[in-house]
Amino acid sequence: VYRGGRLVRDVRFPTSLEQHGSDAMHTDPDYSAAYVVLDTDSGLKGFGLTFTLGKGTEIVLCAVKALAGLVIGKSLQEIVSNFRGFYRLLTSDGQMRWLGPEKGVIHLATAAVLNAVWDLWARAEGKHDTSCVTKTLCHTPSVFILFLDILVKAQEGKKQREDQMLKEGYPAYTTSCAWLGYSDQQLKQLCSDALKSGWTRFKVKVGADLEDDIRRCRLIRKMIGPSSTLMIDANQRWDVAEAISWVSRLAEVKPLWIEEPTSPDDILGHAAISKALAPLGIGVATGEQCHNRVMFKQFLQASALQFVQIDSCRLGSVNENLAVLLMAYKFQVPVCPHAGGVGLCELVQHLILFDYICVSADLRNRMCEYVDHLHEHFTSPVVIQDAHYMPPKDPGYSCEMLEESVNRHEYPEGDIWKQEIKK
Ligand SMILES: C[C@H](O)[C@@H](O)CC(=O)C(=O)O
Ligand SMILES: [Mg+2]
Repeated sequence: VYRGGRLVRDVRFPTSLEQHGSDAMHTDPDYSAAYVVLDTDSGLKGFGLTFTLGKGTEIVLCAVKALAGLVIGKSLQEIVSNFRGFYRLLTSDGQMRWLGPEKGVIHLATAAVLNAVWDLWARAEGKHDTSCVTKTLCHTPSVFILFLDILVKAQEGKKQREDQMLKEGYPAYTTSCAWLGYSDQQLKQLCSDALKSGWTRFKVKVGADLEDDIRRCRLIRKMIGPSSTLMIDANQRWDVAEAISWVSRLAEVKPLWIEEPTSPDDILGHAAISKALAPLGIGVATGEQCHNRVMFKQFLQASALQFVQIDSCRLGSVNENLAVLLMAYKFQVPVCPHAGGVGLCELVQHLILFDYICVSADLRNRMCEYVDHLHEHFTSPVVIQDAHYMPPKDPGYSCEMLEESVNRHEYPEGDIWKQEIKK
């Protein structure tokens, strides 16, 4: 890896203008990415990103630049032959670990860099019929020597599951119908379009106003009927007691889960909410802002969640997500990844396909989030068929963006932002 073109760019999309992505805590999100390109002297490039919102991207960029010295000058072979050591190098730097360790902005930056390394590795592999990250994971078991027992067990039926995924894809749910800032009219229209396209699982944003939530959830439940699945997401809006009473009022619409009911750091709070809502048949889901594997371990140990929501950029890339997938398997808790944003669907599809094919071998109560925004900016966007993620076919980690999109959306000099700033 060498210092070639621009290592990291601030790419922002003005999604807040139309309230895409809005929730009870993030009322004006501009979906953004710290977009990393690793150049190598073989000519091969690795593309990675981490998802952020608007202004926050500036800080992540600084952190990526600070980490750059740890990757530049290394060969890919040097990195992947001791990937554990390289992960530790990035996360344990004597001066930078004070910012984390393994949490917050420095960890988002670690994810951006490591996502690019995984992309580069998969592209360089090319020894299978395709060389995407899913394939690299499924065909390189020695990477997971510590968990060999789980992976060996899952060898049985692996080929059938791989074929099944190629044919049917991995089940998905949609969040794009019911962002908090959407009008009822929009909600109805999007929901009716989604039903026509085969969607049967829907997530609704809640948490700002109880009467509003009751009205919106009833409306959606009426449209999707009793047999479709409904989830609700409060994005950390409540304290523990409020979460229990608010969600109890929404129990009539039969949500499968309440997502991020309270502070993402409050493990025992989540445990109390889980316990209180269990008799109503409502589980607790969380993870999109869970700092690291240590937090996930405690959530699992404390029975504080019933659905694990890994995030391809919040944790330290594939490396740390694998640890969480394996722990979730040990605890027999289903994984339903967080996706959406910009590029998260593209990235996380690799992880959840690996989970099904090589770890959990189970689809019960499992689905991957899908959000229908910004895929047109990627060279290999996700393919959704009949509400399922179809396995990626192109090399790499699916997060290379179109050069034109990056140029137009780069902040603040891209055309899109020049126009916005003039307004
Ligand atoms: C700010 C983001 O859009 C957030 O609301 C996403 C989220 O919580 C989800 O997709 O789940
Ligand atoms: Mg959420």
